[in-house]
Amino acid sequence: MARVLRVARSSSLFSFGSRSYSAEASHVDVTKERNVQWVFLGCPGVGKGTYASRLSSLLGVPHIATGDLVRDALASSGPLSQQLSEIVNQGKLVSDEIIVNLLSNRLEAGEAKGESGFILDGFPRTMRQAEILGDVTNIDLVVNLKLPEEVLVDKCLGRRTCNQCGKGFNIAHINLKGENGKPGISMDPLLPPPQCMSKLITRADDTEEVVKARLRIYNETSQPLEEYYRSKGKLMEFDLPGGIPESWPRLLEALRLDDYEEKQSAAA
Ligand SMILES: Nc1ncnc2c1ncn2[C@@H]1O[C@H](COP(=O)(O)OP(=O)(O)O)[C@@H](O)[C@H]1O
Repeated sequence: MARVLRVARSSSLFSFGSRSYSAEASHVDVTKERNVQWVFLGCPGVGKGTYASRLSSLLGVPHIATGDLVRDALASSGPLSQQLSEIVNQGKLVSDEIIVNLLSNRLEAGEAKGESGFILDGFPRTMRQAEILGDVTNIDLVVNLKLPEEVLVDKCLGRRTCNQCGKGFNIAHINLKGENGKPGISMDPLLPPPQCMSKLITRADDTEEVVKARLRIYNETSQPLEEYYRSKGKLMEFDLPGGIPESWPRLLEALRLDDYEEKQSAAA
């Protein structure tokens, strides 16, 4: 990207430097100039980060999770952290201007390292953010991951992170019975190795009350994005059939990447 997303505070104009390219919206048909520019949508706890990071490794494209950018800002105990902490711990959304600035700084750092393309996880979350992004660059594909809401709460409550290596795990054992013709969903826990066991932490916003607030806010503010991208022919809905072992191969198939992964692993 030639330049980066930059918030001009006074007029809230955004200039996003990128030579925009046309690229197939439905699969990885990357033009020679850049890698894919994808967005992952989905409720809190659905697994955006899990699958976005796997695709990031497979495609050699940076996985940019705005939730992580927010947590980094929180941890830096800079001027923003107090303000952010109150917002995040109530499950509310950070302001568009703050999140756009955090994203802009991340893109600038990536550009300096020669990064090309991105998989955005957690951005956009509002129509304003989607309009900003759409005004300045091409989004090739929007993957909308879906799970039944009752599974999401249990997944968020079971989410753990190793305080030392930063890896994510989940101690919940999900077993949702099928009903009304809908298949059941079962997910085994994603347990940590022994060396992480004693270092597991839970996110402050992964309490039942805050998770429900985040889900409500997602449905109110982020769900309209599904229609916004559907109307542009960019949306790919994906109902997760279960945990990673069942879902990952099916997601690759839906993205027409199943043979790509075979070729990559054969070449490795
Ligand atoms: N694009 C965004 N716009 C506004 N706030 C955001 C955005 N992305 C992340 N946040 C803030 O960071 C918090 C954590 O985000 P994330 O890790 O993506 O959580 P979730 O599991 O809810 O998707 C959100 O609850 C919100 O407060």
